[in-house]
Amino acid sequence: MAKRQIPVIVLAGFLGSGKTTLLNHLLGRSGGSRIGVVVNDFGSIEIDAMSVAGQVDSMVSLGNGCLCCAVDTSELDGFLDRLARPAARIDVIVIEASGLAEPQELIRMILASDNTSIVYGGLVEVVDAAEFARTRARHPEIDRHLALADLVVLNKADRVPEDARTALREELGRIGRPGTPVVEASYGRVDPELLFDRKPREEDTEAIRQLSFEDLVRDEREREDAREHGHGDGCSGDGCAEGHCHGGHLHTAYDSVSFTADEPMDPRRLMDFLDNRPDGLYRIKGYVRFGAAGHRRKRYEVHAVGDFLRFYVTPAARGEEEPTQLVLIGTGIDPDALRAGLEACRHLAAEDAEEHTMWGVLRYAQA
Ligand SMILES: Nc1nc2c(ncn2[C@@H]2O[C@H](COP(=O)(O)OP(=O)(O)OP(=O)(O)O)[C@@H](O)[C@H]2O)c(=O)[nH]1
Repeated sequence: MAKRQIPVIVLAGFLGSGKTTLLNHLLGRSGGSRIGVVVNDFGSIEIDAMSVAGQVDSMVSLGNGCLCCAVDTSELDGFLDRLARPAARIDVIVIEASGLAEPQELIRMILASDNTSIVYGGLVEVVDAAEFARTRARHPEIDRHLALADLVVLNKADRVPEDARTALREELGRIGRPGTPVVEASYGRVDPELLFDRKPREEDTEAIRQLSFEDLVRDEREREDAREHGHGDGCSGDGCAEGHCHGGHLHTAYDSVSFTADEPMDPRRLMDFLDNRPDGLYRIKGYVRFGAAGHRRKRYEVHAVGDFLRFYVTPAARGEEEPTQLVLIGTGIDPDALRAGLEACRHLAAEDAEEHTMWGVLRYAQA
């Protein structure tokens, strides 16, 4: 009997379109299928990897940089090899491309792989229904990505009225290859069967779970320890605007700023910073720690996409105070000024740490 190859699906879409949300949905609805995940973050803090990490123990992260810029493919090949090991019993591999990656580069790399256990499984292009017109005006190359897609997910359907969604679906249908399905979704809730054959859930998932993921993770850590941090030939997140990238890539014009702080952030100053963010600052993601009474052990996950701003509030993992980690991505932005703006939000005055200082944040918060 011919060996069954593991499909490798590329999940692409512009910054903030909802790729991580969709991926988490798939992981939660995978039935008995085992999904191996590769996350390709943009920016030196692996926010996407962290947002998926709680859901999956088979994840490997490409870390700091843009996969599409990697000069050789060995890094991706290495990750795919590990996930495709028979002992891992992975049924499908999903690569979440950074929001600025060129899907055709990723597809080319998968097709060029000499690993016979894997097969290219298609491109899923996630589109933000509320931002599509603006994104396309600024990035006409989105058309090229849509033309490569095997499935287009018109995400954030909840943010757009029905007639506008119908018009968008028609437009996407015209841009894509004839016959490419366009499905609407809110919060990435698509039927996983659209992407892969879902196995029924096995009775004893625990036994399977223990089989090899630990090995994979350990394997990964050992390799991490063994090699220098960073990407070598690829570009680093913060460095993408420094000219390492090939011409014509979506992200050549983009800067990213990474910011970390151990002390809590001042909620009012941070809201002031966010309310006055420059136009070109298209995407902010990460986690914020506040020091106000009653909020210290909460995790504020922040997302800004265009004009949209939201904090998702959950108890901090392990109930501990966690550092603030933010990645800001934009075009025509002044990274130094943004960094200075965030630096000024570090909370130094203890008397400010009263509950009411959080009101501005809570206007955008969702539990
Ligand atoms: N209203 C609404 N918000 C959504 C939907 N899907 C995702 N979001 C929100 O949009 C923001 C970005 O979602 P992500 O899943 O992080 O997007 P992404 O494509 O992974 O982002 P990048 O990693 O920056 O490219 C988050 O605040 C999500 O909660 C949706 O269908 N409707």
